Amino acid sequence: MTTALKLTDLSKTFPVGKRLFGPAKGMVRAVQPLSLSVEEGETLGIVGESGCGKSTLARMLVGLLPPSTGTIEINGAPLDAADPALFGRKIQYVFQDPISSLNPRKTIRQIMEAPLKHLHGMSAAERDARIREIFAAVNLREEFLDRYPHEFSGGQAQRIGIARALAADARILILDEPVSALDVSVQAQVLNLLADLKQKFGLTYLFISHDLAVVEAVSDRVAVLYFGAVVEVGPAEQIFAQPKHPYTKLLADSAPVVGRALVAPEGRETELPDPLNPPPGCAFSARCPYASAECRQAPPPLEQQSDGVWAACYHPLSETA
Ligand SMILES: Nc1ncnc2c1ncn2[C@@H]1O[C@H](COP(=O)(O)OP(=O)(O)OP(=O)(O)O)[C@@H](O)[C@H]1O
Repeated sequence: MTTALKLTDLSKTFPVGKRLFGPAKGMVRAVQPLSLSVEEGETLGIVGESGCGKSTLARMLVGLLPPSTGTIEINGAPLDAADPALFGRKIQYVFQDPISSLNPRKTIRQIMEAPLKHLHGMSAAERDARIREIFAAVNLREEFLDRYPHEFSGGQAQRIGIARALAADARILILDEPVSALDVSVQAQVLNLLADLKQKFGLTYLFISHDLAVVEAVSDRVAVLYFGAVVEVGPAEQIFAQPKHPYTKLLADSAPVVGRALVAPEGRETELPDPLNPPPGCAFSARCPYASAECRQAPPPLEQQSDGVWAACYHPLSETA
Protein backbone atom coordinates (compact mmCIF):
# COMPACT_ATOMS: atom_id res chain seq x y z
CA MET A 1 0.00 0.00 0.00
CA THR A 2 1.12 3.56 -0.71
CA THR A 3 0.69 6.31 1.83
CA ALA A 4 -1.29 9.13 0.22
CA LEU A 5 -1.27 11.55 3.13
CA LYS A 6 1.09 11.60 6.07
CA LEU A 7 0.83 14.06 8.94
CA THR A 8 3.69 14.28 11.39
CA ASP A 9 3.44 16.24 14.65
CA LEU A 10 0.99 18.64 13.03
CA SER A 11 -0.31 21.21 15.52
CA LYS A 12 -2.02 24.58 15.64
CA THR A 13 -1.91 27.13 18.42
CA PHE A 14 -3.88 30.39 18.34
CA PRO A 15 -3.03 33.45 20.39
CA VAL A 16 -6.19 34.76 22.06
CA GLY A 17 -7.16 38.13 23.51
CA LYS A 18 -4.41 39.86 21.54
CA ARG A 19 -4.54 43.66 21.50
CA LEU A 20 -2.98 45.62 18.64
CA PHE A 21 0.28 46.45 20.42
CA GLY A 22 0.04 44.16 23.41
CA PRO A 23 0.83 40.57 24.19
CA ALA A 24 -1.77 37.80 23.82
CA LYS A 25 -3.69 36.85 26.96
CA GLY A 26 -3.04 33.22 26.31
CA MET A 27 -2.59 30.50 23.76
CA VAL A 28 -5.22 27.99 22.64
CA ARG A 29 -3.89 24.73 21.33
CA ALA A 30 -6.64 23.81 18.86
CA VAL A 31 -4.72 20.79 17.51
CA GLN A 32 -2.05 19.07 19.64
CA PRO A 33 0.93 17.57 17.80
CA LEU A 34 -0.82 14.90 15.77
CA SER A 35 0.53 12.14 13.52
CA LEU A 36 -1.69 10.17 11.15
CA SER A 37 -1.34 8.37 7.82
CA VAL A 38 -3.96 7.74 5.18
CA GLU A 39 -3.32 5.05 2.58
CA GLU A 40 -4.15 5.54 -1.08
CA GLY A 41 -7.80 4.68 -1.73
CA GLU A 42 -8.62 4.67 1.96
CA THR A 43 -11.32 6.64 3.76
CA LEU A 44 -10.15 7.85 7.14
CA GLY A 45 -13.01 9.14 9.28
CA ILE A 46 -12.32 11.83 11.84
CA VAL A 47 -14.90 12.13 14.61
CA GLY A 48 -15.17 14.32 17.63
CA GLU A 49 -17.56 16.71 19.25
CA SER A 50 -17.74 20.42 18.61
CA GLY A 51 -14.53 22.23 19.53
CA CYS A 52 -12.24 19.19 19.34
CA GLY A 53 -10.21 20.69 16.47
CA LYS A 54 -11.76 19.10 13.37
CA SER A 55 -12.10 22.32 11.37
CA THR A 56 -8.66 23.57 12.36
CA LEU A 57 -7.15 20.29 11.17
CA ALA A 58 -9.08 20.43 7.89
CA ARG A 59 -8.04 24.03 7.25
CA MET A 60 -4.38 23.19 7.76
CA LEU A 61 -4.65 20.28 5.35
CA VAL A 62 -5.90 22.43 2.50
CA GLY A 63 -3.49 25.30 3.05
CA LEU A 64 -6.04 27.72 4.51
CA LEU A 65 -4.21 27.85 7.83
CA PRO A 66 -0.45 27.50 8.37
CA PRO A 67 0.41 24.81 10.95
CA SER A 68 2.28 25.89 14.09
CA THR A 69 4.42 22.75 13.95
CA GLY A 70 4.72 19.61 11.89
CA THR A 71 4.65 18.49 8.30
CA ILE A 72 2.13 17.34 5.69
CA GLU A 73 3.37 14.87 3.07
CA ILE A 74 1.52 13.80 -0.06
CA ASN A 75 2.79 10.59 -1.66
CA GLY A 76 6.04 11.04 0.23
CA ALA A 77 6.64 14.67 -0.81
CA PRO A 78 6.27 17.42 1.81
CA LEU A 79 3.84 20.25 1.07
CA ASP A 80 5.22 23.71 1.52
CA ALA A 81 2.89 25.60 3.87
CA ALA A 82 4.13 28.85 2.31
CA ASP A 83 2.70 27.86 -1.09
CA PRO A 84 -1.08 27.39 -0.66
CA ALA A 85 -1.61 27.11 -4.43
CA LEU A 86 0.35 23.86 -4.39
CA PHE A 87 -2.15 22.38 -1.96
CA GLY A 88 -5.01 22.87 -4.42
CA ARG A 89 -3.39 20.56 -6.93
CA LYS A 90 -2.99 17.80 -4.37
CA ILE A 91 -5.79 18.20 -1.82
CA GLN A 92 -9.24 19.70 -2.23
CA TYR A 93 -11.82 20.69 0.33
CA VAL A 94 -15.55 19.95 0.26
CA PHE A 95 -17.38 22.26 2.61
CA GLN A 96 -20.26 21.54 4.95
CA ASP A 97 -22.57 24.24 3.67
CA PRO A 98 -22.64 23.76 -0.08
CA ILE A 99 -24.60 26.83 -1.11
CA SER A 100 -22.73 29.44 0.91
CA SER A 101 -19.40 27.93 -0.14
CA LEU A 102 -20.17 28.77 -3.79
CA ASN A 103 -19.74 32.36 -5.02
CA PRO A 104 -23.33 33.63 -5.55
CA ARG A 105 -22.36 36.00 -8.38
CA LYS A 106 -20.74 33.37 -10.57
CA THR A 107 -22.33 30.77 -12.77
CA ILE A 108 -21.53 27.15 -12.04
CA ARG A 109 -19.38 27.07 -15.18
CA GLN A 110 -17.31 30.02 -13.92
CA ILE A 111 -16.99 28.37 -10.50
CA MET A 112 -15.79 25.13 -12.10
CA GLU A 113 -13.41 26.89 -14.47
CA ALA A 114 -11.48 28.79 -11.80
CA PRO A 115 -9.39 25.89 -10.48
CA LEU A 116 -8.73 24.61 -14.00
CA LYS A 117 -7.40 27.98 -15.16
CA HIS A 118 -5.12 28.37 -12.18
CA LEU A 119 -3.93 24.84 -11.86
CA HIS A 120 -3.51 23.43 -15.31
CA GLY A 121 -3.14 26.14 -17.93
CA MET A 122 -5.65 24.26 -20.14
CA SER A 123 -7.11 25.64 -23.37
CA ALA A 124 -10.78 26.71 -23.38
CA ALA A 125 -11.78 23.54 -25.27
CA GLU A 126 -9.91 21.30 -22.83
CA ARG A 127 -11.50 23.07 -19.87
CA ASP A 128 -14.94 22.66 -21.37
CA ALA A 129 -14.40 18.92 -21.93
CA ARG A 130 -13.10 18.44 -18.40
CA ILE A 131 -16.06 20.31 -16.87
CA ARG A 132 -18.54 18.21 -18.85
CA GLU A 133 -16.81 14.99 -17.81
CA ILE A 134 -16.85 15.91 -14.11
CA PHE A 135 -20.41 17.18 -14.27
CA ALA A 136 -21.57 13.90 -15.78
CA ALA A 137 -19.65 12.00 -13.10
CA VAL A 138 -21.59 13.76 -10.32
CA ASN A 139 -24.89 13.13 -12.17
CA LEU A 140 -25.72 16.75 -12.95
CA ARG A 141 -27.26 17.95 -16.21
CA GLU A 142 -25.08 20.12 -18.44
CA GLU A 143 -27.70 22.87 -18.66
CA PHE A 144 -27.10 23.56 -14.93
CA LEU A 145 -23.68 24.96 -15.82
CA ASP A 146 -25.12 28.32 -16.78
CA ARG A 147 -27.18 28.78 -13.63
CA TYR A 148 -26.27 30.41 -10.32
CA PRO A 149 -25.75 28.69 -6.93
CA HIS A 150 -29.03 29.90 -5.37
CA GLU A 151 -30.99 28.02 -8.03
CA PHE A 152 -29.99 24.65 -6.56
CA SER A 153 -31.20 22.46 -3.74
CA GLY A 154 -28.78 21.53 -0.95
CA GLY A 155 -28.08 18.11 -2.45
CA GLN A 156 -27.47 19.52 -5.94
CA ALA A 157 -25.24 22.25 -4.53
CA GLN A 158 -23.19 19.67 -2.68
CA ARG A 159 -22.75 17.75 -5.96
CA ILE A 160 -21.46 21.00 -7.46
CA GLY A 161 -19.11 21.44 -4.48
CA ILE A 162 -17.78 17.93 -5.07
CA ALA A 163 -17.49 18.57 -8.82
CA ARG A 164 -15.48 21.73 -8.16
CA ALA A 165 -13.13 19.80 -5.85
CA LEU A 166 -12.66 17.13 -8.53
CA ALA A 167 -12.08 19.62 -11.36
CA ALA A 168 -8.60 20.39 -10.07
CA ASP A 169 -7.71 16.69 -10.46
CA ALA A 170 -6.59 16.37 -6.81
CA ARG A 171 -6.65 12.78 -5.57
CA ILE A 172 -7.22 13.57 -1.90
CA LEU A 173 -10.48 15.12 -0.74
CA ILE A 174 -11.06 16.59 2.69
CA LEU A 175 -14.78 16.15 3.23
CA ASP A 176 -15.71 18.44 6.11
CA GLU A 177 -19.18 17.45 7.35
CA PRO A 178 -20.21 16.97 3.69
CA VAL A 179 -23.74 15.75 4.43
CA SER A 180 -24.51 17.36 7.78
CA ALA A 181 -26.44 20.26 6.25
CA LEU A 182 -28.55 17.95 4.03
CA ASP A 183 -31.88 16.21 4.64
CA VAL A 184 -31.43 12.63 5.74
CA SER A 185 -33.02 11.37 2.48
CA VAL A 186 -30.46 13.32 0.42
CA GLN A 187 -27.53 12.33 2.64
CA ALA A 188 -27.58 8.75 1.37
CA GLN A 189 -27.52 9.88 -2.28
CA VAL A 190 -24.47 12.08 -1.69
CA LEU A 191 -22.71 9.34 0.29
CA ASN A 192 -23.36 6.85 -2.53
CA LEU A 193 -22.05 9.34 -5.06
CA LEU A 194 -18.88 9.83 -3.00
CA ALA A 195 -18.37 6.06 -2.91
CA ASP A 196 -18.78 5.83 -6.73
CA LEU A 197 -16.41 8.73 -7.36
CA LYS A 198 -13.80 7.21 -5.10
CA GLN A 199 -13.72 4.09 -7.26
CA LYS A 200 -13.91 5.94 -10.54
CA PHE A 201 -11.15 8.46 -9.88
CA GLY A 202 -9.03 6.49 -7.40
CA LEU A 203 -9.58 9.00 -4.60
CA THR A 204 -8.50 9.07 -0.97
CA TYR A 205 -10.88 10.63 1.56
CA LEU A 206 -10.53 12.24 4.91
CA PHE A 207 -14.11 12.31 6.13
CA ILE A 208 -14.67 14.68 9.03
CA SER A 209 -17.92 14.55 10.94
CA HIS A 210 -19.55 14.77 14.33
CA ASP A 211 -22.04 12.16 13.08
CA LEU A 212 -20.71 8.86 14.24
CA ALA A 213 -23.10 6.64 12.33
CA VAL A 214 -22.23 8.31 9.02
CA VAL A 215 -18.50 8.06 9.75
CA GLU A 216 -18.83 4.42 10.69
CA ALA A 217 -20.70 3.68 7.47
CA VAL A 218 -18.22 5.32 5.10
CA SER A 219 -14.81 4.85 6.75
CA ASP A 220 -12.18 2.14 6.50
CA ARG A 221 -10.44 3.50 9.58
CA VAL A 222 -11.54 6.08 12.12
CA ALA A 223 -9.58 8.53 14.25
CA VAL A 224 -11.35 9.87 17.33
CA LEU A 225 -10.35 13.40 18.34
CA TYR A 226 -10.76 14.81 21.82
CA PHE A 227 -9.57 18.27 22.83
CA GLY A 228 -7.30 18.53 19.79
CA ALA A 229 -5.65 15.11 20.15
CA VAL A 230 -6.18 11.67 18.64
CA VAL A 231 -7.38 9.49 21.52
CA GLU A 232 -8.07 6.38 19.45
CA VAL A 233 -7.52 5.25 15.87
CA GLY A 234 -8.21 1.94 14.16
CA PRO A 235 -10.41 -0.02 11.75
CA ALA A 236 -13.96 1.38 11.64
CA GLU A 237 -15.65 -1.92 12.49
CA GLN A 238 -13.57 -2.30 15.65
CA ILE A 239 -13.45 1.25 16.88
CA PHE A 240 -17.10 1.48 17.82
CA ALA A 241 -17.88 -2.20 18.45
CA GLN A 242 -14.91 -2.69 20.81
CA PRO A 243 -13.69 0.76 21.83
CA LYS A 244 -10.51 0.88 23.87
CA HIS A 245 -10.75 4.49 24.95
CA PRO A 246 -13.54 5.41 27.41
CA TYR A 247 -14.28 8.52 25.32
CA THR A 248 -14.85 6.43 22.19
CA LYS A 249 -17.19 4.25 24.22
CA LEU A 250 -19.09 7.32 25.38
CA LEU A 251 -19.49 8.38 21.75
CA ALA A 252 -20.52 4.92 20.62
CA ASP A 253 -23.10 4.61 23.40
CA SER A 254 -24.60 8.02 22.73
CA ALA A 255 -24.99 7.93 18.95
CA PRO A 256 -26.87 4.84 17.85
CA VAL A 257 -28.74 6.30 14.86
CA VAL A 258 -27.83 8.04 11.61
CA GLY A 259 -28.15 11.81 11.81
CA ARG A 260 -28.03 12.02 15.57
CA ALA A 261 -25.40 14.32 17.01
CA LEU A 262 -22.69 13.19 19.37
CA VAL A 263 -22.47 13.82 23.08
CA ALA A 264 -22.90 17.56 22.92
CA PRO A 265 -25.80 18.67 20.73
CA GLU A 266 -25.71 22.07 19.08
CA GLY A 267 -25.84 24.90 21.60
CA ARG A 268 -25.11 22.82 24.70
CA GLU A 269 -21.89 23.16 26.60
CA THR A 270 -19.44 20.55 25.41
CA GLU A 271 -17.86 19.91 28.81
CA LEU A 272 -14.46 20.09 27.15
CA PRO A 273 -11.72 21.47 29.41
CA ASP A 274 -10.95 25.20 29.26
CA PRO A 275 -8.61 25.58 26.26
CA LEU A 276 -6.87 28.51 27.96
CA ASN A 277 -6.19 26.42 31.03
CA PRO A 278 -5.77 22.81 29.89
CA PRO A 279 -5.41 20.08 32.50
CA PRO A 280 -1.89 18.64 32.99
CA GLY A 281 -2.98 15.04 32.42
CA CYS A 282 -5.51 13.33 30.16
CA ALA A 283 -8.00 15.91 28.85
CA PHE A 284 -10.82 13.39 29.29
CA SER A 285 -9.98 12.55 32.92
CA ALA A 286 -12.61 14.88 34.43
CA ARG A 287 -15.36 13.04 32.53
CA CYS A 288 -13.88 9.55 32.72
CA PRO A 289 -15.30 6.94 35.10
CA TYR A 290 -11.94 5.10 35.17
CA ALA A 291 -9.65 8.08 35.83
CA SER A 292 -6.88 7.55 38.38
CA ALA A 293 -4.23 9.84 39.86
CA GLU A 294 -1.88 8.86 37.02
CA CYS A 295 -4.39 10.12 34.44
CA ARG A 296 -4.46 13.56 36.07
CA GLN A 297 -0.68 13.92 36.07
CA ALA A 298 0.49 13.44 32.48
CA PRO A 299 -1.29 12.81 29.18
CA PRO A 300 -1.19 9.14 28.14
CA PRO A 301 0.72 8.40 24.93
CA LEU A 302 -1.00 6.85 21.90
CA GLU A 303 -0.10 3.15 22.13
CA GLN A 304 -0.98 0.07 20.12
CA GLN A 305 -3.71 -1.87 21.96
CA SER A 306 -4.41 -4.61 19.47
CA ASP A 307 -3.81 -5.18 15.77
CA GLY A 308 -4.13 -1.78 14.11
CA VAL A 309 -5.92 -0.17 17.08
CA TRP A 310 -4.13 2.60 18.95
CA ALA A 311 -5.45 4.41 21.99
CA ALA A 312 -4.12 7.06 24.34
CA CYS A 313 -5.30 5.69 27.69
CA TYR A 314 -3.70 4.36 30.87
CA HIS A 315 -6.75 2.15 31.50
CA PRO A 316 -7.90 0.87 28.07
CA LEU A 317 -11.18 -1.00 28.09
CA SER A 318 -11.21 -4.73 27.74
CA GLU A 319 -13.66 -6.33 25.31
CA THR A 320 -16.08 -7.09 28.10
CA ALA A 321 -16.18 -3.52 29.49
N1 LIG B 1 -9.03 31.53 15.11
C1 LIG B 1 -9.08 31.00 16.34
N2 LIG B 1 -8.66 31.72 17.41
C2 LIG B 1 -8.71 31.20 18.66
N3 LIG B 1 -9.17 29.98 18.96
C3 LIG B 1 -9.63 29.23 17.94
C4 LIG B 1 -9.62 29.69 16.58
N4 LIG B 1 -10.15 28.72 15.79
C5 LIG B 1 -10.46 27.70 16.61
N5 LIG B 1 -10.16 27.99 17.90
C6 LIG B 1 -10.34 27.13 19.09
O1 LIG B 1 -9.72 25.90 18.80
C7 LIG B 1 -10.50 24.80 19.28
C8 LIG B 1 -10.87 23.88 18.15
O2 LIG B 1 -11.75 24.55 17.24
P1 LIG B 1 -12.30 23.91 15.88
O3 LIG B 1 -13.20 24.90 15.25
O4 LIG B 1 -11.18 23.39 15.08
O5 LIG B 1 -13.16 22.67 16.43
P2 LIG B 1 -14.26 21.79 15.67
O6 LIG B 1 -14.09 20.42 16.20
O7 LIG B 1 -14.15 21.98 14.21
O8 LIG B 1 -15.60 22.39 16.19
P3 LIG B 1 -16.96 22.65 15.37
O9 LIG B 1 -17.48 21.30 14.99
O10 LIG B 1 -17.83 23.37 16.36
O11 LIG B 1 -16.57 23.51 14.19
C9 LIG B 1 -11.68 25.43 20.00
O12 LIG B 1 -11.37 25.55 21.37
C10 LIG B 1 -11.79 26.79 19.35
O13 LIG B 1 -12.38 27.72 20.22
